[in-house]
Amino acid sequence: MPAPIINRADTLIFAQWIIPVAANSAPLANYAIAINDGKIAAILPAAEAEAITASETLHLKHHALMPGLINAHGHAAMSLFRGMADDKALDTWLNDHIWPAEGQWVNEDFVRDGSELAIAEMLRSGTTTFSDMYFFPEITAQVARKAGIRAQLSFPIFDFPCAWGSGPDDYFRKGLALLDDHKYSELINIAFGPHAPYTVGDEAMQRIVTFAAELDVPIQIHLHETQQEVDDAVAQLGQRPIARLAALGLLGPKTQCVHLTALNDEDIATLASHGCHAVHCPESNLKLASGFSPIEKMRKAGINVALGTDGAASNNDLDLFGEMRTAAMLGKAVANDASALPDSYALEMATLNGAKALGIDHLVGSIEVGKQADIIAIDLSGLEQQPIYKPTSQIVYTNISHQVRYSWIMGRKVLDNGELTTLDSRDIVARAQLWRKKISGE
Ligand SMILES: CSC[C@H]1O[C@@H](n2cnc3c(O)ncnc32)[C@H](O)[C@@H]1O
Ligand SMILES: [Zn+2]
Repeated sequence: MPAPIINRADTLIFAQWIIPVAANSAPLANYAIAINDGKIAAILPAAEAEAITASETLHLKHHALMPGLINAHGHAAMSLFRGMADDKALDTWLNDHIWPAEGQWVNEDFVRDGSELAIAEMLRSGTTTFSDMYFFPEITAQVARKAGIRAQLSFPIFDFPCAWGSGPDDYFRKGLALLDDHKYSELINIAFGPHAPYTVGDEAMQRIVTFAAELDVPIQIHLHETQQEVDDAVAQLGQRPIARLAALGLLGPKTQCVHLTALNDEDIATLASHGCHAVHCPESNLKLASGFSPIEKMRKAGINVALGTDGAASNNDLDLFGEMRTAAMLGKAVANDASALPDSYALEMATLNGAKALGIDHLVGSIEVGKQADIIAIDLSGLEQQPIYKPTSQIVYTNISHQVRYSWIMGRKVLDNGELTTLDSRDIVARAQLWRKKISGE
């Protein structure tokens, strides 16, 4: 169906390129996007767009417009632990450093300040939706609302007490209240966040399956993060974690499986047949030496693969452009095939596939008429991007996140010529420095 002809817009953006990332769409040169009521109202050649009257018009002569990035897995508030425990394997990192530090420092103020630091970093580097799994998700929700960013917040579930509560009963009670609080929210979705197969037993998993089906809510879980996790499960329970979750009924088209290294062909077939989504976190997997995820094999099996940074304590940045580049490089090496994970697929992983994983692809993830206006503008005039044969190659393979200049979420401008419009960077930095002093005992 042809797009309706419009003659006025809230925002009209002319750009050198538009990268729609929609199915069967190629980059468009010298086009414009019109935004009305937070939605994409028209995508049309620049010459035709001249006829539109708009409240605000931008002429971005050297820029590419593309869908805002979707960071499909992270722990925002952990930004306050950035660089606190480097160069450790997952097991030592979690058990000897991160969990003791979380036990000592994590409270509402920590989550407020850490989430704000992370959201500021994500907005500045082109992320318009993030998926989070952390303690005090109600506080992260407040900060996300203040920032104007889109979010999925997975409330934590462990078999044991944590900073947020006393055990599964408490987590379900608080999480279900959070779901109720956000049932009419346009930007915030709530999900179940069982931490991992090794921290959540069958009883709590079964309760999640029942609630998630009844309420039609997604589940996000760390899964097959290391070979050790799989070996320990086989030794203790006689089953690989993916097989156990399948038998419990936890795997389905609303299940987002994070990490997925140490996969055999049967694991991949199980994930594919249940319609699960994979969330690849290549930099965290590399830094913690967790293992290698067979992205090309999963893609060929028909599994939707999204991209995440994980927390800043294991990455150590929240730059999804850098993550795309790492994913592309690593994907080729793991597949032993330089044609694996091309720029077009890396872009999909960070946009449309992220939207599919979070169940919001009817709203965002691509630039299409009728979708919400979650759009970023990247300045491609830097010398590091010259010369430009193909803008998508420059976007994925060059160092580009500092070139993000504008960002709109539901049509609201949250980054204006590189400046955050909803958050105060200086105040955020000052609070992060205070936390560093406190945590270091100074
Ligand atoms: C359920 S709240 C989040 C919980 O997960 C911890 N965490 C952060 N990164 C990882 C990872 O890569 N694997 C497993 N657990 C991780 C975080 O510190 C919180 O305790
Ligand atoms: Zn994680």
